Amino acid sequence: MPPKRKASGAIRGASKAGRTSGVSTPGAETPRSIGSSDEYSDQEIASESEVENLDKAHGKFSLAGYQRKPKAVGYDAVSHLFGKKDFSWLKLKPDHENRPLWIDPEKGLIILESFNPLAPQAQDFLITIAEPLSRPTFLHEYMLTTHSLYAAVSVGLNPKDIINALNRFLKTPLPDGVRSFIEGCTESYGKIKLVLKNTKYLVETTDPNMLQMLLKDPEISQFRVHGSEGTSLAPTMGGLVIPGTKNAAGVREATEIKSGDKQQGQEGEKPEEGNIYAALNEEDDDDDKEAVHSFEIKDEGVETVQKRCLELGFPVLEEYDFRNDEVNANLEIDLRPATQIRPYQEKSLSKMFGNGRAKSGIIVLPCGAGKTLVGITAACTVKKGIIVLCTSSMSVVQWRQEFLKWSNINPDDIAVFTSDNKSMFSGNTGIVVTTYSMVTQTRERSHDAKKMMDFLSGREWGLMLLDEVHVVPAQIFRKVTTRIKTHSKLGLTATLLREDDKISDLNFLIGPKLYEANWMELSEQGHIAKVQCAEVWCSMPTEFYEEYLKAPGRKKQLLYVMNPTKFQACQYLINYHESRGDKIIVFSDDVWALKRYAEKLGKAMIYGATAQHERIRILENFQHNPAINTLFLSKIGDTSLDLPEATCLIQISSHYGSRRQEAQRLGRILRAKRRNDEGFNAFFYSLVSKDTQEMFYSSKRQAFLVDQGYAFKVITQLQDIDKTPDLAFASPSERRELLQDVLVSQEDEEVIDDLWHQGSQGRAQRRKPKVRRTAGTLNELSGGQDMAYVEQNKSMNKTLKKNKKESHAFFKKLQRERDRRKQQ
Ligand SMILES: Nc1ncnc2c1ncn2[C@@H]1O[C@H](COP(=O)(O)OP(=O)(O)OP(=O)(O)O)[C@@H](O)[C@H]1O
Repeated sequence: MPPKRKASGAIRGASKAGRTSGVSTPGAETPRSIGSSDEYSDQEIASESEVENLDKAHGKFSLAGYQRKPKAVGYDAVSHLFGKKDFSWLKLKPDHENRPLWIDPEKGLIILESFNPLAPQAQDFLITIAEPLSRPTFLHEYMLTTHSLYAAVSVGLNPKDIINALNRFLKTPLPDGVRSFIEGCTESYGKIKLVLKNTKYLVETTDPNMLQMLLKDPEISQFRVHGSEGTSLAPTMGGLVIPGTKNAAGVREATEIKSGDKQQGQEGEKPEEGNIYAALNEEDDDDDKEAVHSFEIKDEGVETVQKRCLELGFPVLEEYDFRNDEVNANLEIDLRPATQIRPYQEKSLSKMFGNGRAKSGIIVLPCGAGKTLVGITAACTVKKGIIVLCTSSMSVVQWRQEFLKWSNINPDDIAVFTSDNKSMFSGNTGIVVTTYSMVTQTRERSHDAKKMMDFLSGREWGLMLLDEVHVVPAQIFRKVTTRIKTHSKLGLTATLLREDDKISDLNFLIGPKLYEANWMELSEQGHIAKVQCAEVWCSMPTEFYEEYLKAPGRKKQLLYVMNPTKFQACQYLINYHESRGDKIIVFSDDVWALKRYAEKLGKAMIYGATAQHERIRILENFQHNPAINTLFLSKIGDTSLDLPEATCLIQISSHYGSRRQEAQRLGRILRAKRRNDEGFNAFFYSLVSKDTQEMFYSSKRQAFLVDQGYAFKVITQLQDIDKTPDLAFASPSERRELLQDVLVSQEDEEVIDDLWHQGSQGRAQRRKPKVRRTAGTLNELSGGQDMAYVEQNKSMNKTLKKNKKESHAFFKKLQRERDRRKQQ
């Protein structure tokens, strides 16, 4: 029986779903304080229509103007605990238990009960209309934003579809404020478009009043090119099938949502797909007849105009009608017939090509989930000139190879532009793969490089693929987008995170987030590996801790990284996982520590100063040589390393509280080849010195992964660690020596590899350590015996070098293949 009272329960303080249980279990069973049931009336409860104040410019609801009536809080024993988050005045629907969604009426925050039978459908819908914030096991959080609603509109949903579907899944009626927000946002989308025609940027609108408003706006008009105003007819649109899929882009998604909606209205009646598709196209056809008014803006004004339009509440739509582009030559490219893109790849692309045109934006997929193939499929859909920007010349080579692997592109039509290679494609259009630094460098260019750059900036490109968008500074994107004229941009990343909060800049520079995959779902489906995460707490010996307390910043850091207990934990875990047949990567940001660890444990290492040929040799050994199972890597291994053999990761030092780095590092084992073996798990350990700053950073670092549903176990004791053979720093004298060594290490020694420097391998190779370490350890100074040990162990990299001559037939074959490729 439905409960009688008006406000029977709602979301209370559930903002960190999954980590705290903040959701009340409303309904008749909820215990209530005596006498509370009749203490409030309709007038006393804040009306839903009061929650109307929206801050469209930021895509959020504003609290301003919202006054909760005092008596609404405290009607039962627990309400007061939830303070402003007590939304118990929202009425629950009688069958609320069958519905999976809660909503925060003030912020547009939606919470999904992932255990509800309707959760899969609701989740598909939410991915279409809202941005995922956190998706741990039981409760997922999504946020309605202007950008997410814009993406929903562009796959063919109208405000009515969104409101009806949301109403269907919600446990409470849809608050009026949220309804107005959806209507307000979705109706203003698409009113203004930014279009590139003959290398000129045009602002287009079908509404003459809107045109006047834009022309009169002082911020916009300063970038207007006078005398460029014109009127034309909008082009025709129609169904588009993305290569590697069977469905017209976006149609399936929109259809599912609309059909669900229809089912709600007429129980048992199956929707007819054809009709819905026809309805979508009908709407498109109506569009086609409209006149389009336009004016040109200067190249340097693009970002300001976009920002200003968003402030005015009319986000600019950047769309490329590539199928009607008769100015730019078509590119002969298709996916190879055997290529099948995965459902989540298809979903992400349908967000981009939802209405038959290419929208600019960012697709977020976990590491190893196949972003490259998503980019290639987008290129095969657009079939115009494509420019790919990568972070390193190694990635440039990989992208070219992937294009050749997955598509039928003629090798002559795909050129690379790096410091050592400036090839040009042969036909009148093609693909160019290059690095961000090649395009944006300001230094004097060589004749060839200048010629190539003039070529790149002097023509129109159909699509720009931007790899690893999260690492590139915003000003680099600004330079890229002003130098290279492209109709559409697709950014690819695993972690749309920046600690400097500059991520929203990408909305203007590239476009909104179009799709973000669910990591847990992909690992359940076997597309990425399942990972067990653990934080190992390593206590610090007293003498280390005393020094730690009084040491300055950098030394503090070195002390907690070089904590001998941590070293022993690392040794123990390496032994344990090597004996299980795992391949292990040990990460350290701190190069000083990296070298000491690797040398003492006799393992191979790669860091910024490791020459390219040596890197390749070590990586090959790690992958194929059963004797080399552990590899120490500095920050340069955080991204772009394809090591599907790796199954275990140990982190001994990291970059403060960087959530992005944590996720990127985890990504190194998500591609584990053995991921589909029965019962297989990859392992991710973070070694943390107890009671130091590292503990604070560590929990901050984990926030993103926790939001993706990963649970970190805390290990305080490693079983039988003291029985480890040759356990390092087991005696007090060894620990004392280590401490002295850390204390006398020089402050300005090369410490951390700069990732951006590694962006160009060429530069990284030439870069020398800033200062060579001159001071010895106390041991060395006193002619210490450990020196011989260090020298002997330092040579694991050298051992691999020596072994090169007696290479296994497999490596010889690899080498021959590489040589052959180079000659091509
Ligand atoms: N649809 C598909 N069918 C078969 N294999 C695929 C498909 N999509 C991706 N893969 C494979 O998955 C692996 C990972 O792909 P890719 O290197 O593009 O991942 P990524 O998302 O770019 O990872 P990272 O962020 O770590 O660079 C590759 O070996 C790729 O060939």
